[in-house]
Amino acid sequence: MVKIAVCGAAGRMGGRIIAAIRESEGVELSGALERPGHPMVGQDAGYNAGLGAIGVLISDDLNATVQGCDVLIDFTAPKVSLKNLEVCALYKKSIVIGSTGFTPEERALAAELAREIPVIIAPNMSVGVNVCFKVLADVAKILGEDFDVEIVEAHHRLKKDSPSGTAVRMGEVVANALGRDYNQVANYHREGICGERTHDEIGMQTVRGGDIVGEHTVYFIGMGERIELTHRAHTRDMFSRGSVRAAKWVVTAKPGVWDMQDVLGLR
Ligand SMILES: NC(=O)C1=CN([C@@H]2O[C@H](COP(=O)(O)OP(=O)(O)OC[C@H]3O[C@@H](n4cnc5c(N)ncnc54)[C@H](O)[C@@H]3O)[C@@H](O)[C@H]2O)C=CC1
Ligand SMILES: O=C(O)C1=N[C@H](C(=O)O)C[C@H](O)C1
Repeated sequence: MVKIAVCGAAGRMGGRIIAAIRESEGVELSGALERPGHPMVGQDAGYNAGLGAIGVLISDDLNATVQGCDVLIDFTAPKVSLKNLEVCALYKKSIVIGSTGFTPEERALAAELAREIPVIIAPNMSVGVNVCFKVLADVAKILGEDFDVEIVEAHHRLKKDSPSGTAVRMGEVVANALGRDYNQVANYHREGICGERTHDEIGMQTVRGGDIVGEHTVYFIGMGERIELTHRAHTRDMFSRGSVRAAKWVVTAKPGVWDMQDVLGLR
């Protein structure tokens, strides 16, 4: 039985992950974490999951919660996730990180902290998006230099980071397939007389509003035709099911940073 603790337990994802753990075989919820001072600290973790009382109280004691689990699932924010990773490394526990918005420097620090424990960091835990990552590389390679690439993502009004981690990963996959450096060719901002589009750039556009769960479209735009690859999330439950699948996988993985392509065997 894999003991899973959830960090961000009062959040939109935290509640769904707790529900997914309760529905899954071979795993149990060993703990639930929230930030110190959060009003749900001390409350039963089942309430945010729509389960009623399940006998696991939300705690703000990171060290004790990590020591009591085999793997921590963390859907919070980059700086919080890095602290959680540090504590998991201290106690030799695995961690699954779903948080997005990491800077390149933070991603490098995560890799450093992951030297001695198995870590999964994935901007999107759904099977569908990870299949998109896989096919995007092939589509970009086949279409080559004659198609301009633009990415548009849409999320709910409460999302704090932009563009989404999924959109950034899509841009990285396409840029790599075309032999480009994403950090050099990503164009996040077009305003005023901004000049003609350069050949190599990848436009990154963001829509925020309402309760959109998560939508991503990659446009391959040629002269006379275009291809659009779109993924639409209907609920958060495929993210939460993916995170539990990742937690069961990572506890027997070798140390280092892995992602959902490894969990799903898509490499
Ligand atoms: N990888 C994936 O498949 C997905 C990733 N995400 C990402 O997950 C993150 C969280 O998303 P949501 O759940 O929608 O956000 P949210 O804001 O609803 O939940 C985040 C939770 O973390 C808690 N938190 C903040 N600091 C903390 C600390 N020091 N210790 C413990 N808990 C702390 C907050 O109080 C909040 O309850 C975002 O970065 C989002 O982009 C969201 C959905 C899917
Ligand atoms: O904040 C969200 O909600 C989501 N964030 C992730 C991202 O930034 O890619 C994954 C998903 O799109 C939902």
